[in-house]
Amino acid sequence: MKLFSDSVNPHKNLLPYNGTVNYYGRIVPNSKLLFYYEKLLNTIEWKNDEAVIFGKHIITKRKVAWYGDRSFEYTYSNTTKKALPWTEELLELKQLAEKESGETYNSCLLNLYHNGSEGMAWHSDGEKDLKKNGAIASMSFGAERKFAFKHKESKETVALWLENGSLLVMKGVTQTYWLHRLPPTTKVSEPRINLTFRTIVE
Ligand SMILES: O=C(O)CCC(=O)C(=O)O
Ligand SMILES: [Fe+2]
Repeated sequence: MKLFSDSVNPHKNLLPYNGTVNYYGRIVPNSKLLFYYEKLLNTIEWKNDEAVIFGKHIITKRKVAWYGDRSFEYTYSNTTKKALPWTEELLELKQLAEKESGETYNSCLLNLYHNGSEGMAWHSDGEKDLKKNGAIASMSFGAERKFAFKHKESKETVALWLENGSLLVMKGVTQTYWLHRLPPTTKVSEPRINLTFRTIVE
């Protein structure tokens, strides 16, 4: 008897060195996928993301939102955001991510990609407000999209598909040594919602 399929083994580290990434596959029950997708689309306070890059004020097509235990202030891409209080569904999903990953989180950054033309460029999530080497749990709803890692020195890459209702966890020194991105694609026309649960230091 096989306990795990070869493709989805949450105990397997997807990175060859310098960090740990585990893919748990689809952890949200099928019967609840549409419920969460629609609730998140309709109840989250989505806003176009603003950033200051090379002194230029940029507004992205992708929408974002930020929620947390308290009204934390969080700075990234040279802009400061204030966390909103958890919604009922976000709290349920946070608890699910905590149960599966065996870690705890106190905030969540949400991204809404309307279609494949929207993505996220190479970056790492090692901002100073985040707990150093803290786990980041990434949950996805809607369109399946490719996700990739690239080592900052060797340039080695690792890629996988993030399925509807799936969980990916990045931990340890991953953010120090690896970049990640959500590549744009012409093949996807449906929206995708991503939740990254994180720990902000107080
Ligand atoms: O949408 C994703 O899967 C990744 C989002 C991400 O990397 C981030 O919010 O920092
Ligand atoms: Fe990220």
